[in-house]
Amino acid sequence: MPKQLYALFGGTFDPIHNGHLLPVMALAKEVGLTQVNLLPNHIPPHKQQPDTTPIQRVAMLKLAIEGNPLFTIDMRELNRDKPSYTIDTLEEWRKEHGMDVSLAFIIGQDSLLSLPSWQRWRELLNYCHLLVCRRPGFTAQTESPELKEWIVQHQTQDIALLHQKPHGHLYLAHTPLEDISATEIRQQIREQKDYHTLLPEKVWQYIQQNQLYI
Ligand SMILES: Nc1ncnc2c1ncn2[C@@H]1O[C@H](COP(=O)(O)OP(=O)(O)OP(=O)(O)O)[C@@H](O)[C@H]1O
Ligand SMILES: O=C(O)c1ccc[n+]([C@@H]2O[C@H](COP(=O)([O-])O)[C@@H](O)[C@H]2O)c1
Repeated sequence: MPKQLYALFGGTFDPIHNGHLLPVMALAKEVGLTQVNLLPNHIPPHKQQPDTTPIQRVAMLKLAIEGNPLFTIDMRELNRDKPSYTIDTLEEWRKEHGMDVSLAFIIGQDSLLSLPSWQRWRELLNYCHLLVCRRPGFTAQTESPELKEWIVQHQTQDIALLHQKPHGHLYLAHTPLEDISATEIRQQIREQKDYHTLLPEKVWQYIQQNQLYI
């Protein structure tokens, strides 16, 4: 029985969509995750404030994961009134769970490329592994020499290692490509286009009922 690998999946989720859910469900199978904690941020460090309130974003998360035991929600960033730096969250998580259990933080490939602009980014692997989902339009090929070198230093393809070691590795997953973004969904809504295949039906209904993003 491999050691449990805890997983956090951070995002703005404005709104949550199938480009979040389908790759992460595939990742869970690929790597052997039994639970993924969705971590909605409060003040995204690198983007505009969300169009919707935290309450609305969490309501959509709850509807998206209804009946899917893989997912739970971690509210800690919403309870902090400052930019949601991942390093702060990981430090707090480790204070609660200790340094011995294995923890993964899940990101998409676009986030991997932006990593050198994250707060104390080189320290992230002192607290977690990073699991990277594929995303159309992005690869792990980077122009940044420092990121390139860092990827070579930390990358592993050994899934067992992710369970055995508590933190320290980067894993580039083989997850399916889903060409969906929250930006595109918000745009489709403004243009009154049909977007209901891009997210779970119940999230679509919630957006319609509450007239979000118009
Ligand atoms: N289609 C996708 N495929 C793989 N990863 C994704 C996809 N969409 C989002 N992600 C990843 O999910 C995490 C949270 O993303 P976020 O909530 O910002 O969604 P987004 O669609 O990128 O939003 P926006 O379009 O508003 O920038 C990020 O690490 C991002 O890389
Ligand atoms: O810590 C940082 O500096 C940092 C910079 C950009 C993004 N993040 C986190 O990365 C996750 C995905 O971010 P985003 O902007 O794509 O929704 C989310 O949990 C953010 O809080 C974190």
